[in-house]
Amino acid sequence: MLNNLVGSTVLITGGTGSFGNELLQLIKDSEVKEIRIFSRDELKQEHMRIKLNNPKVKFYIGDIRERSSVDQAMEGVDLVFHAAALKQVPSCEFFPMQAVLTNIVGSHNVVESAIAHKVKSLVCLSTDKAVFPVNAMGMSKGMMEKVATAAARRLGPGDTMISSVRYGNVMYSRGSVIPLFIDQIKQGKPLTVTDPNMTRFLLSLRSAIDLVLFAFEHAQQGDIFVRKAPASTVADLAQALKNLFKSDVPINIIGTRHAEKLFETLATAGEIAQSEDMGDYLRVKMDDRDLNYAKYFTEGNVEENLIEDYHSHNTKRLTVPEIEQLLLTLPDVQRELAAWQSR
Ligand SMILES: O=c1ccn([C@@H]2O[C@H](COP(=O)(O)OP(=O)(O)O[C@H]3O[C@H](CO)[C@H](O)[C@H](O)[C@H]3O)[C@@H](O)[C@H]2O)c(=O)[nH]1
Repeated sequence: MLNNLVGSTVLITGGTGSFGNELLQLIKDSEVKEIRIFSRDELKQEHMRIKLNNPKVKFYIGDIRERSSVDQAMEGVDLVFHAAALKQVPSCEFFPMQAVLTNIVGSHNVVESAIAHKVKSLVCLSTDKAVFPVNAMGMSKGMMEKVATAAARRLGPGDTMISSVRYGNVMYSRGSVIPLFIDQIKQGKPLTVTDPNMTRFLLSLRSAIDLVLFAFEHAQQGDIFVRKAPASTVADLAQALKNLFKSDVPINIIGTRHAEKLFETLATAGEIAQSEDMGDYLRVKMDDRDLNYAKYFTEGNVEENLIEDYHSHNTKRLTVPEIEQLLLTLPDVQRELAAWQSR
């Protein structure tokens, strides 16, 4: 996969986040020509610059909301991974217009700038929360996908290849439930489970990166790539962590939080009907019908009626031992466990 990067200049928007850092680790020693990290936070950039000490990696301060700062970083770029976003559900709930400005207007700036600068390929990072969204974060990411697809629809051969990727919860990501439960176990506190039956797709950060690289390699205009993944209930996840840490802390049911769903959907029946199964991945082809409304109303898709959405309640459900195995593959969990065992 990395062969496709030989001699290329790569731009990662939101490059100082966990996704950017992990992608950078993977590609920095490839034959890539230059990697540009674009973000708002000068302190995070400074830390990365010192830690990496790699002349191939260049840093750009800017905000995707401001087109001119994006344009400056886009000059001479071959490939863009668009990871900059507001992705915390609660903050987007309270400041929805901020989600509009970053996730929708900002993404539009990235898309238009990439096209104007004749970038070869742009991959936009989305989330399962963008499908049947109930919160402002998911709604704005869903709109980002629409903005990307609408641009793709008007492009032709030789233009920027625009695609999006969707994945579920990244295990051990900052502020998420796994590090929270581990902290609670370490402090001997009860585990705060919202709804024991709530399910989430689980995947590692590395699998998310593989998906993005897969999209870059296989994308046709306007595609949305979905990474298939197993899921677990929150109760089973809590139990698996208790088992690994040999803890007997109780479980408190605290109830569903603001704007969250019982399960998440990665692909709708309609999308599955126009998708290609690529093993671990699903390629949802662009809906290229034109603005001919008669067609929408007189020509439906009967196949769609027979298909189910792909969601975290009907994907492979991990058992508690399987969750333990998956958790043990994560370097962060290995580290936490080693520290806990040697205390
Ligand atoms: O104290 C808690 C916290 C969470 N959960 C449950 O654990 C699951 C995962 O929760 P996370 O907070 O780890 O993940 P979310 O699915 O809620 O969404 C997370 O991932 C999103 C990105 O997709 C956003 O970054 C969001 O802010 C972040 O919380 C959910 O069923 C949630 O209800 C608990 O049971 N107890």
